[in-house]
Amino acid sequence: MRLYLIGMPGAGKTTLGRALAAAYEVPFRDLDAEIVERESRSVADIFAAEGEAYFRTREAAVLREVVAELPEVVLATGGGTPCFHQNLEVLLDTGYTLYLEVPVEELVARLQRAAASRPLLAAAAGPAALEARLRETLAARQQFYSRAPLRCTGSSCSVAAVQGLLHQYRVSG
Ligand SMILES: Nc1ncnc2c1ncn2[C@@H]1O[C@H](COP(=O)(O)OP(=O)(O)O)[C@@H](O)[C@H]1O
Ligand SMILES: O=C(O)C1=C[C@@H](OP(=O)(O)O)[C@@H](O)[C@H](O)C1
Ligand SMILES: [Mg+2]
Repeated sequence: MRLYLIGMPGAGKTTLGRALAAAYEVPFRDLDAEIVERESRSVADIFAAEGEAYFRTREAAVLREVVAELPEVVLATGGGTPCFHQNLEVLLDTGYTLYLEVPVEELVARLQRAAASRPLLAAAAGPAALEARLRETLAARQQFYSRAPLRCTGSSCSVAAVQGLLHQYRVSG
């Protein structure tokens, strides 16, 4: 089984992904961490030195590497992953894709401390600017996120809830 988590920065892809991998006893990978390892520098440093286009090219290549390497995996993608280079098609064709839908207000609360390490949000000074940036980003990405066949919303995104969703989806085909 491959399970892919998609959604906005702060949605909990990395946190929930790690817990789901433990529950299913399959390897966990975080796409950002895979890129960081290959590049030997942080996501913020890659953005600063090379720009977003370079990061997206690396992200697309590393996604395909991880998929080819691992028939069983829970993969936490980056927030932008499904929106570039036909990555969403790769996800939809090779595993179960779950959209973690979390209200923007909650994302703001979670990201206020963590925005600095997320280059696309780092420029947003203060909660109001961060919220505006997140709303704008979500509006552009909704068309991609909403194509995921599985979705959990807000506080219902627990390991048990996702296990239930996935079981139901597999049984009903
Ligand atoms: N279900 C949750 N409830 C509250 N805080 C959470 C939850 N999931 C993640 N967080 C917190 O939100 C921040 C972003 O989580 P993370 O898993 O890195 O999200 P993502 O990988 O989607 O950007 C972290 O500080 C994490 O501890
Ligand atoms: O939303 C985005 O475009 C990005 C989200 C980040 O991952 P998280 O969603 O785990 O923060 C990371 O891939 C990069 O900073 C770009
Ligand atoms: Mg993450």
